[in-house]
Amino acid sequence: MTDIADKTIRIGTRGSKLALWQANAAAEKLQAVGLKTEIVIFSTKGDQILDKSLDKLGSKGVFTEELEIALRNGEVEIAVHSAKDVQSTIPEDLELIAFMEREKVNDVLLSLNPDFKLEPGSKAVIGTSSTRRKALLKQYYPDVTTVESRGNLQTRLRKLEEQGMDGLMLAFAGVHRMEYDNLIVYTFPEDTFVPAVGQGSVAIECAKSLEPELKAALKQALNHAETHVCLLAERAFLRTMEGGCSIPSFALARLTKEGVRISGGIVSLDGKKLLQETLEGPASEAADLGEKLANIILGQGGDEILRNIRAEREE
Ligand SMILES: NCc1[nH]cc(CCC(=O)O)c1CC(=O)O
Repeated sequence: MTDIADKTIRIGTRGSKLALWQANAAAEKLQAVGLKTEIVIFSTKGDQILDKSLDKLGSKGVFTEELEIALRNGEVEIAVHSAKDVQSTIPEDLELIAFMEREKVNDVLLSLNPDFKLEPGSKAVIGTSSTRRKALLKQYYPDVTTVESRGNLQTRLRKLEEQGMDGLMLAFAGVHRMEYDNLIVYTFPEDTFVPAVGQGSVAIECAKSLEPELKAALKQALNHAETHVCLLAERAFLRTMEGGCSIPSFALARLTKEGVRISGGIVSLDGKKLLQETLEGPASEAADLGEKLANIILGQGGDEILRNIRAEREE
């Protein structure tokens, strides 16, 4: 390598513990191939406004906008995001160059009571800020009450006791990275509680104008090919559904012997209507498969569920 090795890769990230963990994971991968790194912290709208639920903040890049501005201004070479937090369509002048190897994708239940069990018919009070988790809980555990819970994991855990909740429903990935595995009392199955698009993976974004040799070196060091194929399928699904993080849609792709399989759908906010389908196809057509799945779901009444959600939000 010529001058690339001498360059310091500035990594833009949010300042939360989870974000920093992810930025450090990227930095380590880059250092392993001999690149120098520097972590630069930015605060996003999603970090600053904690008293509103995410669906009221609007779905457009609440966790990414400030980082994207830094990419444009050349303040950082790459931005590191939870793949789940990245809008389905990113601005024209930016691109996602890598998806890092995915962590276990499931949602989990955390409780301060190690013996807590989520039984059928449970009247438990569970904290979550995700419309998907709330709606899926209503579908599979209609007697559970959900309570809004936002902020970083440390804050949420403090509020768990204060607000009389039995548990918190979160992504395993974040819980594991913050080393709270010991509080996990239940792992939700991925075929019923299908995760949000991108859950468990870390996305790397850069300006399209970044030097091609550097871009190639970054991609080589950071991208995980299998995860990338799966995320192409899931993100095409999300784009076609036109759902941001505030819409209770979900999709999970996995590589199979034949190619790629994606399972996904949408659930109404009250949990009563659940649409879910699974498709399989060649890995080279991952994005088409995701799009096809979304169109099937929209055609089965997913479009109506989306319209109802939007109408409810207008009120
Ligand atoms: N929207 C918040 C968010 N973004 C990424 C993660 C965890 C890591 C991941 O899902 O990849 C979380 C917390 C959660 O959903 O529990």
